[in-house]
Amino acid sequence: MTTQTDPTLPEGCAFVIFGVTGDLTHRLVIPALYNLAEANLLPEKFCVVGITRKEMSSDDLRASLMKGLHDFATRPVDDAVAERLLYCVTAVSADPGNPDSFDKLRERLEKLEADRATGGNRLFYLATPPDAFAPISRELGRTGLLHEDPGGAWRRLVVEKPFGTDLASAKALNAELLKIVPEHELYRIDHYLGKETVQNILVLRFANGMFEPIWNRDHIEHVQITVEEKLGVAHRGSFYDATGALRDMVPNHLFQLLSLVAMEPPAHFNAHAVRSAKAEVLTAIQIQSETEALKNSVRGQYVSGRVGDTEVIDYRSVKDVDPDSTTETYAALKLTIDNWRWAGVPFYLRTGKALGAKRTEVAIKFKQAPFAMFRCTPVQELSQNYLVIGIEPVEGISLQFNSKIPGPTIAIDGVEMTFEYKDYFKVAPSTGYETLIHDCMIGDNILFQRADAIEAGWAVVQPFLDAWAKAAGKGLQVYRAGSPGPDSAEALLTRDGRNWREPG
Ligand SMILES: NC(=O)C1=CN([C@@H]2O[C@H](COP(=O)(O)OP(=O)(O)OC[C@H]3O[C@@H](n4cnc5c(N)ncnc54)[C@H](OP(=O)(O)O)[C@@H]3O)[C@@H](O)[C@H]2O)C=CC1
Ligand SMILES: O=C1O[C@H](COP(=O)(O)O)[C@@H](O)[C@H](O)[C@H]1O
Repeated sequence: MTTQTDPTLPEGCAFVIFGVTGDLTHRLVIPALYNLAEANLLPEKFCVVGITRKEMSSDDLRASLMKGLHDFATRPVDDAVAERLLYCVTAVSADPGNPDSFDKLRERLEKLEADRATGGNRLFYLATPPDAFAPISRELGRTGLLHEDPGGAWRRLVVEKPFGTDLASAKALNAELLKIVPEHELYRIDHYLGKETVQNILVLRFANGMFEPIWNRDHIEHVQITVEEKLGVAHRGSFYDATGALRDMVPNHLFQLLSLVAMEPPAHFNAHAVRSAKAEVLTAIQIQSETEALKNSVRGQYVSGRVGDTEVIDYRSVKDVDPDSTTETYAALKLTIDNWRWAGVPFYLRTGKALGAKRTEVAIKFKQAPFAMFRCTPVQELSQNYLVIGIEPVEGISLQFNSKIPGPTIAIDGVEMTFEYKDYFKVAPSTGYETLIHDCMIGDNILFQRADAIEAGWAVVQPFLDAWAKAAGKGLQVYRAGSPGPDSAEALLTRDGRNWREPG
């Protein structure tokens, strides 16, 4: 999200992709670069260096990326733009297990940089499985490829998710990477921050005067963060079974939403101020004991069912999933934030796979009117006041309040006022990676995660991971694919006299 008024054209650079033959590169990175090229937001002096451990010609790589672009582009592909982009691509073989190959990579890169006059600016994008992040970075450090340039060219490292699998591994990865590259040149991606609707939370809260006075414990009763998916685990059995819903979604995506909703207003719209405010609120989340974590959480695993028209098999029958797996495909948590703004306001989070609907939203529930003089409806029966920030599939904001039903007598009903992006803004569909990649190239890390925020997030999640690991299968609920999730997720709120918000 560029902090300037006009989009900034990045300086010339080499865009080096590790994992260029993989799914992410084909599905998201190249289509995003294409959309940037089409919008004239790529530098003129530019090259893409695609790293693979295989032997591959540049022509074969370009053909594969062109096919990926046609398969995954978000807009009709203009072949002239695509060819211009792919003309910049060179395949280079390098394997972190083979140091010689990185020495050769250095030579190849320096030659390409000279040919394309990129000025020595380098962006290394780690689009590989996470266990390769540290080995590749070490080689980049050893060969000096990532070193600060005495001539002033920049060197940046972009790291995909997941960033660690628990608090200890996230700390270890941070420590390892920060030996090689300074924090301000390290871009830890969370694709939720690429979503317009997520970026808009900052604008909603801080570009409007009317929300801040009521954005606190005096007026907000509780907050719900929901990320429901219809998709099951499909072909990702091996990754998912070792990961689970909590690790996969909560310390990253759901905590991005939570921190944007709950942070204090930063004094400046820059990376330092915004990321400090986000980290601060994450460190204010109460760290629960394992006993509290068990009491304040629900986990579930789906069994076969029907999601829309699709038959979904048992999670335990998915390829590469342990047939006795106790990995959760659904997680719900109750968290509290120990600061003056949020004391006593619970934050309920839920996320799951193979559910009946795709829905990502933040619902802010305001306190009831203290007294309603209307005899027709007791105050507890008035419709609840929610401000709902819709991330997907509804992209917009809605406000639910009570209104008089037209007629000679007083009768009240809940109504909804909705803003949807599609009604106001005509924008070409994007992958969600364009802003993130553009920001890496212009050196703006406002939309990237900082080490302290990542570690604060894992610290909150750790007692849940530990308690669930010790409980093994005990307490794991079963839910049918296509259902709203395990029944006990409802109980997490009803025991507090609350309910999950359901649309409509
Ligand atoms: N796919 C997606 O939609 C998304 C993926 N991500 C993240 O992006 C990253 C890449 O995901 P994805 O593309 O799906 O993964 P893939 O399994 O498709 O792997 C990407 C590529 O990485 C290379 N690779 C694999 N292991 C190593 C290794 N040990 N050292 C160096 N290179 C290696 C392989 O290329 P080769 O054999 O040619 O060297 C492979 O094609 C992951 O961290 C993932 O979590 C994030 C969001 C979405
Ligand atoms: O990172 C991930 O996110 C997706 C959900 O992303 P969304 O943008 O569709 O909400 C999830 O399916 C996947 O398991 C996870 O790794």
